[in-house]
Amino acid sequence: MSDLEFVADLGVQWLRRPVPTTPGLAALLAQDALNAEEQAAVVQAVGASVADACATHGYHSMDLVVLHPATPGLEAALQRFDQPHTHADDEVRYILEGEGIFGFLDAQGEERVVCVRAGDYLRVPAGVEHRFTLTAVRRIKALRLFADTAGWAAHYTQRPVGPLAMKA
Ligand SMILES: CSCCC(=O)/C(O)=C/O
Ligand SMILES: [Fe+2]
Ligand code: NI
Repeated sequence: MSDLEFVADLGVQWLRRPVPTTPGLAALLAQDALNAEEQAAVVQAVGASVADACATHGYHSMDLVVLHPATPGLEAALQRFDQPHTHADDEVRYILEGEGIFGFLDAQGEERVVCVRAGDYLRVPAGVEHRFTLTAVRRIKALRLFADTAGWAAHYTQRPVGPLAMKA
């Protein structure tokens, strides 16, 4: 079974959505850090392009996750992300810049590891076990969509796993 089939069997939706070419957006996405005003401008520029998903799944909150080498607490954040966990709400990530690695695990603990990059849109249904880390590029910007912020807390499965990395 291919990684794509494995991930689809878990119910994970993985679509290609080209990042909008809104004037000024590329320059903002090329920055390492974004202040609150700049993050709001990115959400404003991209939000309309995911209106279909919001309408279908009832997502009515969105924000940006911005990770780069100088992000304060980056290593601590990655240590939280790279442990297998689930959420009570869908985890929806629209990758706008940079890249990352997701590991998706089935009920038997088999894991498939995939790389995501700008233009990838992923919807990880509530309850699907996963983990995340950055590639050697060490940066990602992703739009997060959610129905209910409380549903986004990570529930760790304590499943024993090795380091999360793309297979050589
Ligand atoms: C690609 S966004 C950073 C990772 C994240 O938000 C998460 O929940 C990973 O499981
Ligand atoms: Fe997660
Ligand atoms: Ni609601």
